[in-house]
Amino acid sequence: MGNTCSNHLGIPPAKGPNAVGCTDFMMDHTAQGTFFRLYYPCQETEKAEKPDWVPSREYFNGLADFMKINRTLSERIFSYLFGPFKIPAYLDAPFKSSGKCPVVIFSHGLGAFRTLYSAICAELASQGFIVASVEHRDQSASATFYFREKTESEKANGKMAKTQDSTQDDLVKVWMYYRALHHGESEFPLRSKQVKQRADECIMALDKLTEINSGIPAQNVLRTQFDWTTLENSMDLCRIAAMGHSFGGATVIEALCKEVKFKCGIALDAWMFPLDDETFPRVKQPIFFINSEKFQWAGNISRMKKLDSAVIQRKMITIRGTVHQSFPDFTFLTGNWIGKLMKLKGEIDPEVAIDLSNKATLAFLQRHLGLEKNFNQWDPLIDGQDDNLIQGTNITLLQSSI
Ligand SMILES: CCN(CC)CCN(C[C@]12C[C@](c3ccc(C(F)(F)F)cc3)(C1)C2)C(=O)Cn1c(SCc2ccc(F)cc2)nc(=O)c2c1C=CC2
Repeated sequence: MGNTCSNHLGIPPAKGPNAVGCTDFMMDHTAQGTFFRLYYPCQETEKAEKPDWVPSREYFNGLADFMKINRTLSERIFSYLFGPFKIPAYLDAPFKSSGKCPVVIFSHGLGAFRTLYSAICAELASQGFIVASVEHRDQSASATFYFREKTESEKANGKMAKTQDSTQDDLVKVWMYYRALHHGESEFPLRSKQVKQRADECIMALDKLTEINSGIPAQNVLRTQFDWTTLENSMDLCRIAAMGHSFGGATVIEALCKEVKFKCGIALDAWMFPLDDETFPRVKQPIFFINSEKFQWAGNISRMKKLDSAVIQRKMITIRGTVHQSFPDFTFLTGNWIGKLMKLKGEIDPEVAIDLSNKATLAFLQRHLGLEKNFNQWDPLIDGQDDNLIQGTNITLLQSSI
């Protein structure tokens, strides 16, 4: 689809010195494998094109399920509203090796999927990071897919009609959709199980990148034009962070607890509900909570505060005029009215908000990954020193507990 949307809307281009490439990786083909979109610094190439923001229509169907709205109607609306948007990155562009890149593993929120945080992931890649935005198979994503082996009969009659969905002769694509809470089902057991699976999937993605970095050939199930051997020795595996939005923020904390290779975590509007209380004392790494103004309530904030520590750096800022959806890409893709109506936009200009969040993130990553860049110029943002920032939270726990 050509980019038919008016050019005042769209995902803002990354600001860093590197052009950004992106590609998809899945291995192995089952739902137990790892699946992520990789964003990385790429060579300037005019021939590569930018991929569609939403990779296939099934994601819109899943989004409709998540939003509890009718599929056919909404799929047409979403396709019309959001179909033509492009990601600010070049599909399968050649990797630009410039020393070892620090690594970020990104975890999406409930009802989201791997491509919806491209403004954040592309910005990090433009600043020299390799970012793997995982797509979770815990049924918290709007939709995701994997493959199964063809049965003998399918193989037999497969000889005639080549199904368009099988990337290889003997695999068939299977879609997994968002699993809503069943009526009367208690939420915690489901979310607790999901957050553990999500953390394992982030660790698996890191393990896969580690293999690729050591030159072990990557058997990517998805037939992409990207040459994974160019990533050999490209990653600095002492400089790894976890990052995520909402349910993905809880996933960050669970992942830090399970895997010490994650040197620090950045949680964007973390949803703390899925976490067990005994996880908190077991997390030893620095954590940066970047919160929106509206997604704040006593129970959630008080659980973040359980991670306060005198010896491990734990920081929290609130961005004025932001809402929960100020972090995913949707916030850039509708006009002001629709955006505010659908709670996709807050009062603040979405680009100003994401720029503050990204700069504060880069400063925190420099501090705790020991980077030798100039991101420390944004250190004051970590302590909320900006007109659009509040240090800590904007609610007093007493007031909001009423
Ligand atoms: C009634 C549905 N009910 C489900 C439990 C609540 C639905 N909901 C509020 C929504 C997401 C909303 C949204 C999206 C997308 C459009 C669109 F039109 F732009 F597509 C519009 C309107 C509907 C705002 C949330 O769940 C908020 N939320 C999220 S939203 C992450 C997300 C999902 C889909 C996206 F496309 C982009 C981002 N991630 C979390 O981890 C958590 C929560 C709450 C607690 C934990």
